[in-house]
Amino acid sequence: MSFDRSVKIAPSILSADFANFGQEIEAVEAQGADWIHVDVMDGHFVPNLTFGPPMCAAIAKHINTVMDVHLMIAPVDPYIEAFAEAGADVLTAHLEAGAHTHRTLQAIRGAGCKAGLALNPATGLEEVEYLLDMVDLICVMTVNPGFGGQKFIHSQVEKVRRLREMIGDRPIHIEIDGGITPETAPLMTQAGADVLVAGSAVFKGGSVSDPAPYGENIRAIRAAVAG
Ligand SMILES: O=C(CO)[C@@H](O)[C@H](O)COP(=O)(O)O
Ligand SMILES: [Fe+2]
Repeated sequence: MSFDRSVKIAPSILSADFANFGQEIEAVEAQGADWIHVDVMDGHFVPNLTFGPPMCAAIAKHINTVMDVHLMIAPVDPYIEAFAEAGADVLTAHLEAGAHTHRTLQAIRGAGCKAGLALNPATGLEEVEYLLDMVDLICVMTVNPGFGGQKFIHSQVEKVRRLREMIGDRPIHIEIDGGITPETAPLMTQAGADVLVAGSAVFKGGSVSDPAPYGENIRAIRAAVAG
């Protein structure tokens, strides 16, 4: 996985048909997705449950782009190896999930994945400063994690702008996650984000038997940020 700062759209399969992940992923990739975003929730760190490493391993067989795994779990460290073996390309842990984030990021890289660090909307950037040499991606949550289809939190635009300044020339992706639509996406790419996670805005109106709306939705986001 080589680094580039062009805008990438990463549909979140949280908004896909859970009984049809394989076909959903193939459909959304055929319709222009750059990465596939996989939300793992434990019912403890966040008030919702999704799935674990076996489901990720099954999903990985259908991903031909980048498997971007967002871990909303605490603790994280005991599961890193299993998610790496399941095929994650990017493995993102939350700063808020434990006291030893530096160790967690080391372990993710040690397992052969790109290391991602996610920040809840209420979390500031101070603690990121000493982790910049340990991360390949920083995910700024633009909703409180746990559910798809929530409203974008505008205060995070300024956070992304400051983060972009802090990162400078380092090869670190800025990902944004939650409430991304053709209206909110340009605010974030202008502030410096390059990976746009979008669940409901990509999957709305389509299905595996009628995937054309996925393409229209992806193109609408791309067109909105192109200017
Ligand atoms: O991590 C999360 C939610 O916790 C996200 O990845 C959501 O799945 C994004 O969904 P939309 O807000 O785009 O519907
Ligand atoms: Fe996510």
